[in-house]
Amino acid sequence: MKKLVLIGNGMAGIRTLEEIIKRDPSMYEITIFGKEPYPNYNRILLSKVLQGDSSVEDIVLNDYDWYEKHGITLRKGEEAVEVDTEQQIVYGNKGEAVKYDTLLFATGSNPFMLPIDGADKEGVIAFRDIQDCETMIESSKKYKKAAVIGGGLLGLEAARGLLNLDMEVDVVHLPNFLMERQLDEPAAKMLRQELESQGMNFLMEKQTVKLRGKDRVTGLLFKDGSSIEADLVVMAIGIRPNVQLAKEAGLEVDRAIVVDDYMRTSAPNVYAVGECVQHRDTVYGLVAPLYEQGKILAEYLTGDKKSLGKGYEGTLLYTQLKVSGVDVFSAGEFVDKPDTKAIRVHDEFEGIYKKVVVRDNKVIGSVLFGDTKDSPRLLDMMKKGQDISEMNKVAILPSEDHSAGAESPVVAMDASETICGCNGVCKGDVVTAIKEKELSSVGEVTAHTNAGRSCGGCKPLVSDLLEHTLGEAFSEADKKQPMCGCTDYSHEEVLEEIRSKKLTLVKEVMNVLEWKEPEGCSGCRPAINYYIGMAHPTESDDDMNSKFINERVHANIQNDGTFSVVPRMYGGVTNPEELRKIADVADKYKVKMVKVTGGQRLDLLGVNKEDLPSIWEDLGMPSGHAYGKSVRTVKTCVGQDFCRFGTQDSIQLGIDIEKRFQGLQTPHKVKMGVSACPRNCAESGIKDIGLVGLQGAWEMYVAGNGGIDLRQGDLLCTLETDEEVMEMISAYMQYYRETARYLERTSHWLERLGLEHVKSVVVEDKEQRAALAERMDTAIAQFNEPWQQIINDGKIKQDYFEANVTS
Ligand SMILES: Cc1cc2nc3c(=O)[nH]c(=O)nc-3n(C[C@H](O)[C@H](O)[C@H](O)COP(=O)(O)OP(=O)(O)OC[C@H]3O[C@@H](n4cnc5c(N)ncnc54)[C@H](O)[C@@H]3O)c2cc1C
Ligand SMILES: NC(=O)c1ccc[n+]([C@@H]2O[C@H](COP(=O)([O-])OP(=O)(O)OC[C@H]3O[C@@H](n4cnc5c(N)ncnc54)[C@H](O)[C@@H]3O)[C@@H](O)[C@H]2O)c1
Ligand code: SF4
Ligand code: FES
Repeated sequence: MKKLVLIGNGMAGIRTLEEIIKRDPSMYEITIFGKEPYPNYNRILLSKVLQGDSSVEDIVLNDYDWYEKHGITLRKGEEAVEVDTEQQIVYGNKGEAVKYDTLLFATGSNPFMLPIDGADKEGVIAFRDIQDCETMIESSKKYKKAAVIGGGLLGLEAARGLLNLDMEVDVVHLPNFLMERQLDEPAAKMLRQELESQGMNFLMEKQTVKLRGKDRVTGLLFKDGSSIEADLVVMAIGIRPNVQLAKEAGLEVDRAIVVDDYMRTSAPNVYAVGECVQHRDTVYGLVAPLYEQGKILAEYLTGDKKSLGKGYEGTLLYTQLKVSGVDVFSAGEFVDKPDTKAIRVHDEFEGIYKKVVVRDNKVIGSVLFGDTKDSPRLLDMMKKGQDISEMNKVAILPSEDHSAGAESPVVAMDASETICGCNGVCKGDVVTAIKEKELSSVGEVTAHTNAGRSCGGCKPLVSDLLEHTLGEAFSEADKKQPMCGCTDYSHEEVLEEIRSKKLTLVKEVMNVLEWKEPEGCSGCRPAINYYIGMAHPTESDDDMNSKFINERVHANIQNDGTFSVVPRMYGGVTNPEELRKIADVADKYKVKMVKVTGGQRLDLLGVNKEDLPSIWEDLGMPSGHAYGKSVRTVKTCVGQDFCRFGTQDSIQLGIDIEKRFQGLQTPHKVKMGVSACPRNCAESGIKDIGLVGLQGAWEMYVAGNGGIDLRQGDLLCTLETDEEVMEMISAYMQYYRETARYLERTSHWLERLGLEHVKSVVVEDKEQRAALAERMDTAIAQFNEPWQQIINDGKIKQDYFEANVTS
């Protein structure tokens, strides 16, 4: 097999690999150098993560299972630092040398940072990756005043996110109106008014000359002598192609890496795609052209080189701003010139502005504000170079029916009109997929056509098109959310089928329910496996191949590809013998760090995958399940034995609870705490289940969460004895196991079902409580200590711990 090396684990590079694999899955043995410590994620949706509409987990485009499935070696967190184009070798910063037959540069861009005094201070960042996003979220917890330099697309999306994080936001812009690269002055004015009404403050025509502060930034000084305070500064003033490595390798580089129409660089067998590329003098900064480049390159690499198809010819760009409540569209040449004429509509009552620029009877550009429904049609006219001399000019911008129930513009669209600009998908493609593959939800359309997989701006149109194509069937189909793109069945329906048809194997479920993807995906396989185990605890086996990587290897993968090991310490209590064993193991395996976790356990970080079974053997302790969708830790306070406020035995109760429920498979992780008085030293108020001692009884709090979605637990009931506590936890947790969707935390589950409903089942109905607790007994009886099992099973050891996959 030929060897392909990709430098850059980002959006353009991975899409190119997807296109290659789609055409010929066995053509290449693939290695990826990815500087960032993550799998490939949707950079575009960082704006949505910052705005609180998505989580980092939600924006992963290709999870680790995808790399494994395609035999791809991901050198995660590793930077390619040298390329020898003669010997065809790429060198990584960790000393690795990888030979290639085909090399692909997809190194993207770097954010441009103003080279001014103070730019290196703490609190001065760009907005380009997950790390930047997390820094902003963290900063907003401590600081209140943010300044964003740059009133372009990125700056405004960052500013909206910071407002959502409760910060005061000043946007500092150099020109006299916003988004001057995409908008004309009237549209920019309307945009500014709208954003001001949302709480943004603008400082226009301001040139920042210095960032003030000692170690951390405290303010900005402008050229005109004025200044503002800020304890977080985000620079969003454009990007520069990341070309240093290509330059050093001797490739022809101008503003970016120069490529021809087949994405070939100046060196043999070396190709480039993405923001690092210059094609016919143009460098792009949006995904649509990058995905087109990837497709062309995949066709070239997998096709017949003697009869080359049409190469890449460039892309007509359009942009939309991802800020809720603001509809903006801009494409092509929108600035008036002596040889252009424009059609304009400006409705100040409705807050709508539309401008279409025409040259030689052809639409060459457009700006729309407040109503962007005409955008697909205008884009189509621009792409086709349609002659409009015969058209009534007013018909180019027809007045819209804004009433509720008005027909969607998708109905009048031609089949060739683009529905999803990011992924180049037209109406005809979507309609064909809906009909031929019997799709019934937006998620399924995305899975089959890519429409909606990037910025997500086209999803309303896709939804309208589904409704229009399916008619009556759509509303029925849309009521339920399919588990994933592999099936039309919802989580609840899959579970119901597993129960009623007594299905006990993942493959069987997929066969019986006629899965559209025979192998399923990383979304449905773990969910089905969980439902089977929960519904038929005594008649089914855990299918390890249907679990996430952490659960397969019983350890947590870290950003450098090593693993962390957390032995179980019941109730957070340990002793000198255990500590000695842990210290010996840490020395023997050169563990990089031993860390006390938030759940009162010891975490051994930086362990190689192949060392895991021997570490567990040397430790001789049970697994702490720190990696699993299962009961994790029970944190305890010192309680009556040592604390002068404690009157109850929180430690013993915590140990008993942890011993009873250890390793229990749950829809998502479950954390618990036991505090012996309301001072709550074990943080019982923010645990999935928290107990607080009060006047000899235990108050039981449920559905607390100390993570991103901070939530205080609700008081479920008060219990007199430890036996009552055990029964109530059993019933409550079993009800969660039976009714929650896979990957639904207790906090979301309780909000969906309602506290009163859950109380009525587990607290008020004695019979139901007893029946749930009994089913919990059966589930608990199936527990096998996983580390011990692996130590005793040579085959598992070989299959899961000696395989040559770094992801
Ligand atoms: C917040 C935000 C919002 C955006 N919104 C939109 C939008 O709405 N619509 C749109 O079309 N576009 C949007 N974009 C732009 C879009 O994300 C980019 O155009 C796209 O990600 C570029 O893809 P790429 O693969 O060229 O680069 P990237 O996605 O940046 O990937 C390059 C990768 O290569 C890695 N790398 C670089 N050098 C090396 C090396 N030597 N060794 C190993 N790895 C290396 C980098 O760490 C990076 O992970 C947005 C960008 C941001 C930051
Ligand atoms: N919705 C989207 O399509 C979207 C969203 C975010 C990012 N992006 C892409 O990400 C990339 C980066 O976005 P961007 O907004 O940083 O780049 P940009 O080049 O589009 O805009 C930068 C803005 O900063 C202003 N500016 C430059 N120097 C300044 C200074 N010293 N002080 C104040 N203002 C200054 C410029 O006038 C310009 O308006 C672009 O390729 C963009 O297309 C796209
Ligand atoms: S929760 Fe109360 S009893 Fe427990 S350690 Fe804290 S103060 Fe002491
Ligand atoms: S237009 Fe961006 S995902 Fe469809």
